[in-house]
Amino acid sequence: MIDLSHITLTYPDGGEGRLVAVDDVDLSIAGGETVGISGPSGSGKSSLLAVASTLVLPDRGSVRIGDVEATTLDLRGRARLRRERIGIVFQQANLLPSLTTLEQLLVMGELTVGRRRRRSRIDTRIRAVELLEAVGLDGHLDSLPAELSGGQRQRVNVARALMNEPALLVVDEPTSALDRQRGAQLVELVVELTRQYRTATMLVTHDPGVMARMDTTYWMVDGRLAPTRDPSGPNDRDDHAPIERTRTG
Ligand SMILES: Nc1ncnc2c1ncn2[C@@H]1O[C@H](COP(=O)(O)OP(=O)(O)OP(=O)(O)O)[C@@H](O)[C@H]1O
Repeated sequence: MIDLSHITLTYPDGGEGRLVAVDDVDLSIAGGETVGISGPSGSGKSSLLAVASTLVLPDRGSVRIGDVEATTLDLRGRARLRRERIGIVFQQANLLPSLTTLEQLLVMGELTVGRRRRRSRIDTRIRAVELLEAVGLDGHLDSLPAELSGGQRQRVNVARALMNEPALLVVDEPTSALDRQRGAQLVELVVELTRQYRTATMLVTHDPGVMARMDTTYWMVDGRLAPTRDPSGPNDRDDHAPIERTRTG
């Protein structure tokens, strides 16, 4: 469970003033729920992700991850919270080139002091193998990143993000480097794993097809977040006559 309340984030605007990147945003995500956020470039989506993942402190507002209020923690406390409760998947997999698929996950396990204290090496290994099975990479445990396709690398990325049993999974444009089919497979995987591991999943995308797979969708404009039932845009078309779509060709 994650709860963002009245989040405002500003940056210096290069002059005397401040640019409001996130403007009084409220957002709650339950364990097992996927939330998609879309909107025009520069509307504040990445800034909101940065606040939710505690990489950036908001000017105002509250960020609750599980039962922890992140805005009261110092830099070290937030780093620890991220290690223990937050999984982050960026556009690029950023795997360590000299480590095998299995080792990418074991390293994460080693870093985690964890709510349950440090897991035994055996438990860490079991979880890593289990996750790699879940993402369909159990046949590639000993492969190096260079030996994997882009889609496979992104699946290692997702498995690695889940290594620490995160309460929150933050996913930024996961399909932008993948072709349509691999992108769709990756999103299905994120949806499945969200249910299986009961993470609160927050995903930013420009792709209406990806938005359509999310449980709840929001549209962001000028730092403000509005719920939408139409994954391709801000208009809630339920209030209007259904749009006839004609297929040609
Ligand atoms: N570090 C920063 N310093 C100053 N301004 C910033 C900084 N990061 C972002 N901004 C500005 O804040 C606003 C929101 O940016 P943000 O990157 O959050 O938007 P976005 O919706 O994620 O865009 P995109 O879809 O292109 O990734 C933009 O006007 C951007 O120029």
